[in-house]
Amino acid sequence: MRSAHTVEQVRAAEADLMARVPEGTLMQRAATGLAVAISNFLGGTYGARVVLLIGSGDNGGDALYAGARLARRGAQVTAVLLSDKAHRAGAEALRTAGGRLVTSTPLTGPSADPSATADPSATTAPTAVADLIRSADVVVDGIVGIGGRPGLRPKALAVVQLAERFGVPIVAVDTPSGVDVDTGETPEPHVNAALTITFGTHKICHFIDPAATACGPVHLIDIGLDLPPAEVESLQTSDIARLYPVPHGESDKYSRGVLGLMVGSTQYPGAAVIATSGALGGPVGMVRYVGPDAVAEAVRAAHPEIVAGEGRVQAWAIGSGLGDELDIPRIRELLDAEEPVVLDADGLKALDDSGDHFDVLATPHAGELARLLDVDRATVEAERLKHARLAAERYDVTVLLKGSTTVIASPDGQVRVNTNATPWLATAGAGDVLAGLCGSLLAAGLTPLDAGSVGAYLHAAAANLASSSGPITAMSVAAALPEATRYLLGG
Ligand SMILES: NC(=O)C1=CN([C@@H]2O[C@H](COP(=O)(O)OP(=O)(O)OC[C@H]3O[C@@H](n4cnc5c(N)ncnc54)[C@H](O)[C@@H]3O)[C@@H](O)[C@H]2O)[C@@H](O)CC1
Ligand SMILES: Nc1ncnc2c1ncn2[C@@H]1O[C@H](COP(=O)(O)OP(=O)(O)O)[C@@H](O)[C@H]1O
Ligand SMILES: [K+]
Repeated sequence: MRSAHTVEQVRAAEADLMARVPEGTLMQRAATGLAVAISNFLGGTYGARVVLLIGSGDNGGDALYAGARLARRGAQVTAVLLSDKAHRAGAEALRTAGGRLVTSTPLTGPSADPSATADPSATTAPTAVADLIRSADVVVDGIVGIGGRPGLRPKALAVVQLAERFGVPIVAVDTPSGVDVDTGETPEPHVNAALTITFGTHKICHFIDPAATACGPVHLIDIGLDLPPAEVESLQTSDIARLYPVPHGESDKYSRGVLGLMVGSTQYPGAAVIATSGALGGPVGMVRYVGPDAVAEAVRAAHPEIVAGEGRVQAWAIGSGLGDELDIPRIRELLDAEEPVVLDADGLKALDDSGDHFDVLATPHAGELARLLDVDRATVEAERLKHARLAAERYDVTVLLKGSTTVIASPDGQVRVNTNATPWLATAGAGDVLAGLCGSLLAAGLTPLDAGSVGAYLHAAAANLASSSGPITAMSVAAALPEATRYLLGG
């Protein structure tokens, strides 16, 4: 399990550890890891041209000390000081190691900081910031970390835009500057990193879009923090193996779980076929299809394994592709019954905020969640964690908000995020596969939170396997589920 903690939790853990170790230890641990990661990113250190963007706090301190280490190993390191309060000892360490320090104004380019530079010639012949950035192999973002508010100040924005314009990769220290660290929101301009090196634990912005995309891959350096339970978690391969309901010697098709599927319609028969494929690619022992005869025939033609018509089930998946054939009173009956339910797409219209629905897993995309909360879609997309939590609380259901990063929020406040999907998964019917798969996991006995998070992980893993960086169809994702599962279970 990967964990993401809030800034407040990180600060408390840091204070606790700092009281027990010599001053500066944590920053040295962070800077050492950062220097190694930058060197690995560059594929070597000697002769590499490294530009550090330095703000006013300890984030800049990390970058300066890492820069000093790189300079000692032969890199040409220049720090652009964006604030006159840059970390003094870090700046001194860089200067001593042979690095250069310059100050910057957005329009006139840099001028050497006479109090900080080791190179007196730099005062008389400053290189323009643009030239510095253009010829850099990497730009290191030490503007702000967990102390930052969203947005970049004009000087920082100008330099970051130069790096973007010249296509120079940016490695972010702890967090890409400008994002909202505790929510993953990006209301203001921010750094888009090629790689983010973080310390102690992940932060929420590393997991939740749009900020997660701005982080690029995230590499975690252990600095020895002792942390409380996380606000947000993200399952890893070992968690899938731990949580997946693997059958055993005594299992039969009923004990493995029977799923009822109330999906698809004469308007959208394909949704029924696709959701059934997703369900059969999961752990369930049997699938019962409930719907119009013509649709049941289409499902049976694709999947002779299914049983058509009602009967005992351990869970329901309801809603994908129901279109106009939505029977809201019947769906409400099933929501109130004791079997857990995955509620998808059109079925979400049956949700009301009166009942106790703790065993329901609702699987909206941003547009559907926006309708449930009576806000617009762009608002949900910009503030994904907030709105997933809000809906979980208001409707007393576990909410799985689909998207490039999928957020699963349970009504008791637990949140999991799936970050391993490929954008190729944004294809018609992919949501139907997920609904069937999550239903399968619920029927096999997982809680809505586990079913949603294991389902999202397997769905994305199957998509990656089917895609290999090329186009996929929903059916090819479903078809890849058994192989992806086998791989993740270590088979
Ligand atoms: N907390 C920890 O466990 C550790 C923190 N370390 C580093 O320290 C960082 C936190 O340092 P600080 O608390 O000094 O804070 P930052 O360096 O993140 O920010 C410094 C200051 O920048 C100003 N600021 C805020 N928003 C801004 C914006 N949008 N544009 C420009 N300036 C802005 C504020 O005055 C803020 O206090 C971490 O991100 C990490 O890089 C590491 O040295 C190791 C351990
Ligand atoms: N940019 C993206 N990157 C990765 N996965 C995505 C992206 N956009 C959407 N997805 C995933 O693709 C699936 C699309 O589901 P959905 O929106 O319900 O489509 P449909 O209704 O056509 O089935 C979801 O699992 C979602 O998380
Ligand atoms: K940063």
